[in-house]
Amino acid sequence: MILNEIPPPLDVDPARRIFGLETEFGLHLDTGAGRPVTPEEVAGHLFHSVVQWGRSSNVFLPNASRLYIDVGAHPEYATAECDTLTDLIALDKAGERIVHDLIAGGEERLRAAGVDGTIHLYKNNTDSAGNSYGCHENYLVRRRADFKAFASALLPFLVTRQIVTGAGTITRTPSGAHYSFSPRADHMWEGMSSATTRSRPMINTRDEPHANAELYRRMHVIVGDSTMAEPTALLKVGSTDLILRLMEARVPLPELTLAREMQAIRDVAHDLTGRATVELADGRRLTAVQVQQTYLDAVRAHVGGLIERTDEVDQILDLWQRGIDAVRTQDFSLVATELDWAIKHRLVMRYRDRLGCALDDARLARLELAFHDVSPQRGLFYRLQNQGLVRRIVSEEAIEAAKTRAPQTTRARLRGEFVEKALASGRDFTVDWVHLKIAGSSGTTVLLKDPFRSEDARVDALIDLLETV
Ligand SMILES: Nc1ncnc2c1ncn2[C@@H]1O[C@H](COP(=O)(O)OP(=O)(O)OP(=O)(O)O)[C@@H](O)[C@H]1O
Ligand SMILES: [Mg+2]
Repeated sequence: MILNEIPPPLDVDPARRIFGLETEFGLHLDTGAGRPVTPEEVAGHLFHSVVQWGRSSNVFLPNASRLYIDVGAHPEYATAECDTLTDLIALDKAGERIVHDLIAGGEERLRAAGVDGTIHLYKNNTDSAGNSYGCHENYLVRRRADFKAFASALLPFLVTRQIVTGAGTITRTPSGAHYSFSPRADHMWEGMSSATTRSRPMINTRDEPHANAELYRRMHVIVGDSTMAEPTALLKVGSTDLILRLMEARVPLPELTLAREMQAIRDVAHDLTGRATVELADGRRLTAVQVQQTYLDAVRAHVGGLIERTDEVDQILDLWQRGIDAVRTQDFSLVATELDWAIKHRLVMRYRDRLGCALDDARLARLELAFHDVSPQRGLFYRLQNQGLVRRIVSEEAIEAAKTRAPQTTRARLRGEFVEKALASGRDFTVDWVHLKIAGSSGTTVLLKDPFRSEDARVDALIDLLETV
């Protein structure tokens, strides 16, 4: 199929990739007696200030990221395009603070509407009613004729990576509760599909690259858990990127096709011992530990060659190995300051022992929820992090700066500058991932098809136009 293969553009290093993370937040209003309030009403009050300056509850921010209310009254924040993992983590963390900063105004509006309450935003994946919402990862890949086969080759990796990058959760069953690796695993229904809400695939194959469609595709991974700890995000996106690099270079990966992906993702999630096996299409049975170790070894074999060795790559490989070892040896302390499932496991088990209760105790459910509270003061995760009990990857300064500053090395820089200047000008404008437009006049739309390009004379001209009346 060589005729269908479109070569990568010459001016882009094949190791360079665009990443984006979308996070849906759980929204909850704590209120005493009073009139009932729908989640939609709470979300409306929360976004009041956004609508004031952005004239919509679906906006692009000066940091070039997108903020909107998704179906089910979930606030969603989608980071702008990043080409480094540290930019991505800082921008993702900035998003938590941006949504958290809306709370005070939202509560005030609610009080004015006769409702006294406290708004909580949770960076988690399930609510008490059993709904699941996601954290989606976006990876730019070079377009290829065999995209479906390419994407499905990633599934054994995605099914098993939860033993290192899962968020961990207390799972309640009719016969009691147990701790499992991933809250999201039980909510997946198929491997791949182009629909998100109806079918809940692990990879969404809708062909919407937000870029030059002749050259690129966007790999839209929707099976991951939302992560709190910065090293967990580094490992989640970093390990997936390394696997994609091998696949894009057509390095043959070990044959690990699963016989039944949906069975496997659940079995892996519910087995903290790491000893349960999954069946492969060729009839073999392997543990998730073995599958992940096979992938890690495959990556290692190319570090220093195809994969340039950097401090960051070393950090990813080291944490990946310790995560696998923690499950294999059952010594969770190996990663208890870095990986979400292990950080939360330690916290939950300590409280269980102190309270002398069973895992299904409602107090532990509240503890788990509080772990995901994005509030830097109230959130239990942040209390641990503030006490130095969680390793950091990015600085406080970088996160604070990312609230208002776009990544400078991708298309995001152009969007960020345009949004900032357009807001200052008071002119009507519209923006999406590939367009910048001054409303109401002709010839004032710029199409940005190359997400790697951070400089563009057309955007400078468009910004100049903002100043002219
Ligand atoms: N060319 C690209 N390659 C990879 N990621 C991209 C590219 N362009 C944009 N992104 C990222 O994709 C994400 C898109 O977020 P958005 O919430 O708009 O998702 P969507 O899948 O397009 O739509 P929706 O969530 O409404 O279904 C952002 O994080 C953004 O940074
Ligand atoms: Mg989205």
